[in-house]
Amino acid sequence: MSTVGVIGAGAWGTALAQVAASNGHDVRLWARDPALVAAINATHENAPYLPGAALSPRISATTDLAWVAEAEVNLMVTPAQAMRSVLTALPARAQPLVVSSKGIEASSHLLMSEVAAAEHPDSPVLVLSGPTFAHEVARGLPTAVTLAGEDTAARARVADLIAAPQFRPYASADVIGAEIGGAVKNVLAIACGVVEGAGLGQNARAALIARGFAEMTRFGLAKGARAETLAGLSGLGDLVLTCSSTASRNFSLGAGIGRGEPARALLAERRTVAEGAYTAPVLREAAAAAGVEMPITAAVCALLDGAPVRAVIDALLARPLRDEG
Ligand SMILES: NC(=O)c1ccc[n+]([C@@H]2O[C@H](COP(=O)([O-])OP(=O)(O)OC[C@H]3O[C@@H](n4cnc5c(N)ncnc54)[C@H](O)[C@@H]3O)[C@@H](O)[C@H]2O)c1
Ligand SMILES: O=P(O)(O)OC[C@H](O)CO
Repeated sequence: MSTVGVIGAGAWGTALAQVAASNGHDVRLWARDPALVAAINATHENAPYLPGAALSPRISATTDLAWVAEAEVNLMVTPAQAMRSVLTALPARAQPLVVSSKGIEASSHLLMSEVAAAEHPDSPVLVLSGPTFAHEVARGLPTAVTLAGEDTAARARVADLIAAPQFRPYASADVIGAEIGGAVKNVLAIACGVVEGAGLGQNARAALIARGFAEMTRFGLAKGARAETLAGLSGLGDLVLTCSSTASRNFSLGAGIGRGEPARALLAERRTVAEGAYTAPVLREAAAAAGVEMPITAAVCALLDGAPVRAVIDALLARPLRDEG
């Protein structure tokens, strides 16, 4: 049995810790908040972020990043905008880093795997992404993910550590594609939430998923992603999940905006991260730089900036007719 490090003790980091612990590994779960660490170790529950999940006693929470860095593999699960600062503080070792967060760094437009490679050039960097509500994974419900990495030995080792009948990693060499799917779907999930909140109906939501997928594909291909990755678990699969359920933080944020609640207030009252709100403006800039049209992303940005819902929807619907392909 091995020691697995998980860096970031929100809902997803905690669920991934449970996956590794259920496979018999000792798990070191890093959080920056000493009170959260003490509570997890005392109660074997992460009540603020993953309430109701009984955690394995093999999971030891800690604030000691150097102790976690000694693990055979480290899963990186902080909010995307905090990823670089945590990676900078993480002692450099050559063990694999598995990026499990979904977002794009605002200051650099870099994907999380690119940030990890820049901060830890000696570590193989992998990406774990897919349709994965943390509370379902923690309950042991069947889940499949993309595990992307160019280092096939590291990828096989990580798969071996986390795979279980109810948690199936599918291998891919397309790191960029796996990341772009996860980052872009969060923005599109906000848009689908708006459709729900504004009462625009199921037809509109299906249209948005399909046109959103076209948008994700245009951007992904321009950045070097493979089409089959975008159509797989980490792209279309995750898009469908998060555009279909109020269990998605991004979808529920959009639903509030669609009901007319101010985005700024909705974000201020949240404890948990809705990555799409931070990804949207970065994605709009990155798409413009790549010469890619992303009208749904631009609409989400406008709504996050406080534009009236009706006006934004009317502007989207008034765009000139065009070929579907
Ligand atoms: N929740 C899910 O179902 C899920 C599934 C797949 C991927 N993800 C992704 O995983 C990442 C983490 O999401 P989550 O759901 O675990 O988040 P969360 O909202 O449940 O918790 C966020 C955690 O990050 C911590 N945090 C906040 N700012 C920090 C900082 N500056 N430095 C270090 N830690 C900080 C918080 O204290 C908290 O423990 C996101 O990118 C998300 O998109 C989430
Ligand atoms: O709750 P969300 O919207 O952050 O989505 C969680 C996961 O990314 C779903 O795969």
